[in-house]
Amino acid sequence: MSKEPDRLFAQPLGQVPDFAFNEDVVRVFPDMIKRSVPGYPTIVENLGVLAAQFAQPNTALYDLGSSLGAVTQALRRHVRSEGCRVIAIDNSAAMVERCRQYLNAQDSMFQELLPVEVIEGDILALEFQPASVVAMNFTLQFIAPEQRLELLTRIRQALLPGGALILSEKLRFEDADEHALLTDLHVAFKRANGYSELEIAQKRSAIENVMKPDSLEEHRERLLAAGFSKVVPWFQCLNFASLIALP
Ligand SMILES: C[S@@+](CC[C@H](N)C(=O)[O-])C[C@H]1O[C@@H](n2cnc3c(N)ncnc32)[C@H](O)[C@@H]1O
Ligand SMILES: O=C(O)C(=O)C[C@]1(C(=O)O)C=C[C@@H](O)C=C1
Repeated sequence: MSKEPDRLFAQPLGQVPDFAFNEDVVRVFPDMIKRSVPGYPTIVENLGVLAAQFAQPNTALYDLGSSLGAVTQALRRHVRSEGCRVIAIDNSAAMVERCRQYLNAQDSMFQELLPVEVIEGDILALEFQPASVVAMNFTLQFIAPEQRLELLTRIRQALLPGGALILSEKLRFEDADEHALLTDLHVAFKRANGYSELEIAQKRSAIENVMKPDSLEEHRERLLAAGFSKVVPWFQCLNFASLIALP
C-alpha cells in the first residue's frame, strides 16, 4: 500500500474544488481514510469476519465503491465458502487501476484466495447477480440522495436468503446537540491524527456538496422501504457507523 501522507488540503486553495476520487486522492487514499474515519481499520477487518458468516457457496460477494480494494482484500482473507467470487466496482478509473495492482500483489503473496473481478463502472447501472454479501463501505453517502432507495431496492432483490448487506456510513444526527458534539469530537480525532485547522476546514468545504450523510433513523427507514427485514447496527465510532441489513 502507498505510504504517501495526505497533504492535499495543507496549502490555502482559495476556491476549494469539489472533492473527487481522482489521481491525487488515489495516491494518498490509504492515509486519508485511516486519519479521517474513526474505526476504519476495525470496520474493514471485521467486515471480512461478518461476511464469512453470511457468504454462501457459489454466490457473488460485492464490494460497491471499492476504491483501492481494502474491503475486497478483507473478503478474500476471511471468506472460506466454496465457489464464491468477489466483484469489486468503482467508477473512478484512477482507483480501479491502482486497486487491480494491489489485488495482483495480494495474489502473489497468498494462495487459494477467492477469485476477484474489478469493474470500472457506475453501481447505479450495475446488473446484480445473485449475491450473498453486498458491502458498501462509505459509498452510499456519495450517491445522490434521490437515487439511494432505488439502489438499495436493487441490492435487496439480488440478495439471497441468509445473505446480508453491510453498510458503513458517516452519520448526521437529528438532535442538534448530539450532532454538534460528535462533529466536534470528529474534528478532535482529525487534529489528533495530524490534520491542521486549515486542512480540516478545506476538506469540509470540498466534501459538503458531494457527500450527504443521513441519520441512522433515515437509513433504517429507507432500508426497510427497500425490502430489508431487519437493520442491526454493529459498530459506531463517533459519527461513523456500520449496519447489517438482512433480506
Ligand atoms: C469513501 S470511498 C470507499 C472506500 C472503500 N469502500 C474502502 O473501504 O476503502 C467511495 C468510493 O465510491 C466510489 N463511487 C462513488 N460513486 C460511485 C458510483 N456511482 N459507482 C461506483 N463507484 C462510486 C468512489 O469513486 C470512491 O472510490
Ligand atoms: O468526513 C470527513 O471528513 C471524511 O473525510 C470522510 C470521508 C468518508 O467518509 O469517506 C470522505 C472522503 C474520503 O473518502 C475519506 C473520508
